[in-house]
Amino acid sequence: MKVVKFGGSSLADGAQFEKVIGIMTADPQRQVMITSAPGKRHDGDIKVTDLLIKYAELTIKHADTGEIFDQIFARYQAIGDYFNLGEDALAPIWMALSQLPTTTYPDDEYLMAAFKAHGERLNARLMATVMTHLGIKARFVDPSEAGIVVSDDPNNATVLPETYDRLAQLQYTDELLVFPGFFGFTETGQIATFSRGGSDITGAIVARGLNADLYENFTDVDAIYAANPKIVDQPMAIERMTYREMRELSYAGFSVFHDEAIIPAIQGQIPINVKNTNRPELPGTLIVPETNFRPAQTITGVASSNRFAALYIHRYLLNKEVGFTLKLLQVFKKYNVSYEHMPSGIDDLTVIFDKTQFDDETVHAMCHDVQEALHPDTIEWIDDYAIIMVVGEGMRNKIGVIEHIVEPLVAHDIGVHMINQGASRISIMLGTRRADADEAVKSIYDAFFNHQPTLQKN
Ligand SMILES: Nc1ncnc2c1ncn2[C@@H]1O[C@H](COP(=O)(O)OP(=O)(O)O)[C@@H](O)[C@H]1O
Ligand SMILES: N[C@@H](CC(=O)OP(=O)(O)O)C(=O)O
Repeated sequence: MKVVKFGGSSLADGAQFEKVIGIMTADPQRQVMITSAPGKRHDGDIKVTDLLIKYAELTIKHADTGEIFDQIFARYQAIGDYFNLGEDALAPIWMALSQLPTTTYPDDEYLMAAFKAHGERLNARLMATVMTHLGIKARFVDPSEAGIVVSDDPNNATVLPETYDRLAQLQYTDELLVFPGFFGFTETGQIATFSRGGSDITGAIVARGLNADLYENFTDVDAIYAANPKIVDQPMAIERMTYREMRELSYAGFSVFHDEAIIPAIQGQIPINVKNTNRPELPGTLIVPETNFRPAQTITGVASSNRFAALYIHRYLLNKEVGFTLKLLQVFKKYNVSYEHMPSGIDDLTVIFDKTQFDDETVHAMCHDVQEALHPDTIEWIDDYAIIMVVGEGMRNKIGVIEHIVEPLVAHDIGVHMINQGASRISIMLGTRRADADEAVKSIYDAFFNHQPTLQKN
């Protein structure tokens, strides 16, 4: 049995719905489907999730929501019209959207989560309705029925383990099951969403819970490429890669697959196949366990992400001081922030954060507290920070990889603030200025894929 997730671009309009239905019905093993909300139909278009966020914000401000409501409903109506669904079929969608502002929520964060989740919830309902209308046996499954239980973080939830026992009890026969992606219910029955792009996570959870043979993830590119195709022109497609390669690359910028979605797949040892809805005949990229994996080249991919900021701290004899890092961590705890990495030298350390968790005020107050607690000689907040991640199972035990990564950066005058080799030895992380990130990716890609280096084993 295969669990199949379709991204927002694959469900953006009626014509895309038709392709998706064709894909689902072409293979009897494709029994379970996960939908995203309708995504962008063309460059410059707005995803339904973003329209719903606007709808929620206007509701919170008690501002007029008429226009945004019409814009959202029109997206579903256009899909309904494509399949000649009558008004009655669209009425539940209209009703659900209009009831969102009058429902009671514990707070505005939960209000936001519930609004956002309806992008996928209503799209899954619509997909089941369209399929039934076309004579295909299909059923909408709400996460409340399936038992997808998540943590109490309304807009950044994580799945709770009991979900898997509940999913295992789900009854299904010859009908196609249509699940909405992106959200679950907390133990107290509130809707909470995963982080953005989180329908991939639902797909992986359902694939693990139902013990699928394969998790197919359909998107708008032929494969996962060795570099973001928006940065490198026609990069090489990756045929096979390991779970941990994918986790590192998606964490560091390969937005094609959510980094947290790898975890349930690893736990269930379910292979993932990323494929193109517009060219389903192509093999796409297969993501598999590490066992018996033979890397095709030294590096598998190079990613970059701008979502980081760094705190640089310098103080002589920092290495001799007991409790220095503990005091630092206490400050982070006070502000409820997590850090991503903490590379250190003899007298200095850099703490790298996901900057999406900060506003300017928090940064200011937190730096002030660090100053008070640690009296560093130098403290600097680097907002202009990017991380480049070079990843490959083939890098293990090879001599000269770091030199080969750094050489093209030097040649392009790109400064490297930090280098960190992961303990797994399949990744090297570099910190650069944000303005240099794309050039860094291009030059590293070029060095490894256009001028294949000969590296020795150590
Ligand atoms: N290394 C990569 N390989 C393929 N696509 C990538 C890569 N890095 C970033 N992307 C981007 O990811 C996009 C697909 O992800 P996303 O927009 O989330 O799709 P979906 O709507 O199907 O969920 C591609 O259109 C591409 O621009
Ligand atoms: N619709 C949600 C969740 C999601 O996964 O979407 P997509 O499959 O279009 O990346 C978002 O935009 O974040």
